[in-house]
Amino acid sequence: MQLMSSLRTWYEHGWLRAIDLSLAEYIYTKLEQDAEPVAVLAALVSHQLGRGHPCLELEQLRADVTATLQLPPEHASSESLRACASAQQMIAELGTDIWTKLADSAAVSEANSPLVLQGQERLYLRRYWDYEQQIKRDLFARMERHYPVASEPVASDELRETLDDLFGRSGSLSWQRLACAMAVRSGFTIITGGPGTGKTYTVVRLLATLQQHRPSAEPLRIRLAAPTGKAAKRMEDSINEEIKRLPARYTEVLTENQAVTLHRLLGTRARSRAFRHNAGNPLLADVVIIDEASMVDIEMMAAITAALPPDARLILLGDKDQLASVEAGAVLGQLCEGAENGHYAPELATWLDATQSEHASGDDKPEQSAQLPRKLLDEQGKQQWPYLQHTVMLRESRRFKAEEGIGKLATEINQQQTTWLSEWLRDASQGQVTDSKLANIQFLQIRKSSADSLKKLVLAGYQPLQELLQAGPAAFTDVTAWGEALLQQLEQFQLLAALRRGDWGMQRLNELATLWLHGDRVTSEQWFVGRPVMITHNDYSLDLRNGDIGIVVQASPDEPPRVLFRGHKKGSLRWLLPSRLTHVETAYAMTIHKSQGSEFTHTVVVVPDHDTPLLTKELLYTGITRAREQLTLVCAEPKLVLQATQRQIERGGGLT
Ligand SMILES: Nc1ncnc2c1ncn2[C@@H]1O[C@H](COP(=O)(O)OP(=O)(O)OP(=O)(O)O)[C@@H](O)[C@H]1O
Repeated sequence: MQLMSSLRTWYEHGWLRAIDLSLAEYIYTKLEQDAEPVAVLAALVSHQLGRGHPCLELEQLRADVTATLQLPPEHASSESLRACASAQQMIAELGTDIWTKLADSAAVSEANSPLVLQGQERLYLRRYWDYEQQIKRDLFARMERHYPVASEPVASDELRETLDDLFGRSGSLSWQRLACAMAVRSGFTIITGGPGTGKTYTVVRLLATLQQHRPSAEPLRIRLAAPTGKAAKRMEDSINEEIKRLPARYTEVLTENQAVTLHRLLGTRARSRAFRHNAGNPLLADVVIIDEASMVDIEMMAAITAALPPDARLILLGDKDQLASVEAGAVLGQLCEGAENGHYAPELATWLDATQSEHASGDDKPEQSAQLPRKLLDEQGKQQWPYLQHTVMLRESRRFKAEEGIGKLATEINQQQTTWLSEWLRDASQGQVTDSKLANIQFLQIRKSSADSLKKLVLAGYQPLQELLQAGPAAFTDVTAWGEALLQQLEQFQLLAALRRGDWGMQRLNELATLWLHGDRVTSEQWFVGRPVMITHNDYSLDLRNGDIGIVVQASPDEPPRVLFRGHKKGSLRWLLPSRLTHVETAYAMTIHKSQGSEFTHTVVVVPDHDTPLLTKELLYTGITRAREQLTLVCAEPKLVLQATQRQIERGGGLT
């Protein structure tokens, strides 16, 4: 077999991207020895990157070629299956001694070679290897950095008093308080937890603690950021709301803060991947908090860590169980690996225990029940689980009760427990769920995505929006109040599609919703009044971000339609002419990926009618946890929900 020609056939049939083949061609022309097999491996590393993996995991590849590479692709035509060599044939053709040859190849062994081989385990493109090394170096340095307030082996009385003040004196274990105490000790902290577990509540109290115990008279410079504009806005609102609830003496030291996107924090440069802030021009900050950190990819995390001054604290907030970014890497997921089991080193546990409330009797030891459960301690914790010494997983949702509706469904899917799930799917599909605790979750089984019952659901869900549009500004005190009501209504009901394309995908659902709501006089791609839209690329000239949501409105018949968005200042609105917007799509339905960082009162998650490797428990969990009050799961076959629940995303990488 001619390896390079087989690779070209793969590209011609859409099995590889142009960039994967170009890299292989480049390496092929440069190498004098073993050019073909090494070029094939380079193409595969690049192919994996396109699928979100920062490297090619060699053990996995040797164990299961098809599953590792997901080749042939899902929709491969029978013609391409005939024309293309299988992935197994290709790997077999590389020869059994390829791994030794690879280690000696100029493509991996020379300084600045395009590939990096880590042991016999992982093959990287150098750029991604560098990102990983940068992140590890930086986080380890930050984790080792202790601050004046925590320089003593046991917590100071002042710290315990502040925590008592902010969290209340209690004889029982508070994970939130623990997270706060842990974060005081070092320059890097992760606070992870599902929706409503109090990440914001905790981080606000952490900021108050840090301000209270800051080493100098100057207030700490705090920067808040999130991957998307929407997530930044939510973060800003909820942090500032929570600050107002603090006792007055803390609001004196902790004032309101603005949150920005990560791109804005680091400062984008036109036509460049590099940012204005970097190791040579670090951010002016003492504390940087990043929300929705599960969406941060490896390249962005490397840029963040590079741009932080060495003595700044980095605090990541997010739900480790949510989908990772579409770009390569699952940074938060990997750093939090094992967090359920704590793995805290005994000396850390002793310190943390000492920060809990004193015994009510005045004994200066914390109550037994306020101590970290001993089963979460690990003698080897510091060596084997270094990041977990800086990670707290919040375990109790204040928004969803674990045994009720949305919370129950999300937990069962997240923990891949299919017994309860299959019973619920069976009963719900027959309309036989009697448990009132499950009233806020419904299952709608339909054979076709154009089914009448889905149409009824969509018409009812979007009716209040239609009514607001028809009522116009005359029904409100002014046009701004009308605009605000419209934008709030957009958060009330939302269709989320597991896939982008296909009969049950986002695009088709948008076509159907447009047809059902507006008839056939418009199509989902036109600028019709009432069209909800999502920005799909950052537009720096208009200051709009990927993921921003707006709606086409017409305030009066003699004015042209405008697209209404939220402004950056609190309570402000923007009314833009549609012709100024270049990258938008209709947003009656959006993909679950795009919905990350948002919440909707009633969320409808639509699962496709066939199984696909893209259908995973992370995808379902992320979609379901977008629902604030009500969730409808729509699917042709309950068994597809069970299959998705059993499938977990495995992203490689050597961060841990
Ligand atoms: N210990 C607590 N005592 C009282 N109220 C709390 C406590 N922890 C959280 N809350 C409240 O519970 C609600 C959810 O908390 P919060 O918004 O901090 O959660 P979150 O994890 O940040 O949620 P999200 O999923 O939106 O990111 C808020 O109203 C918050 O004030």
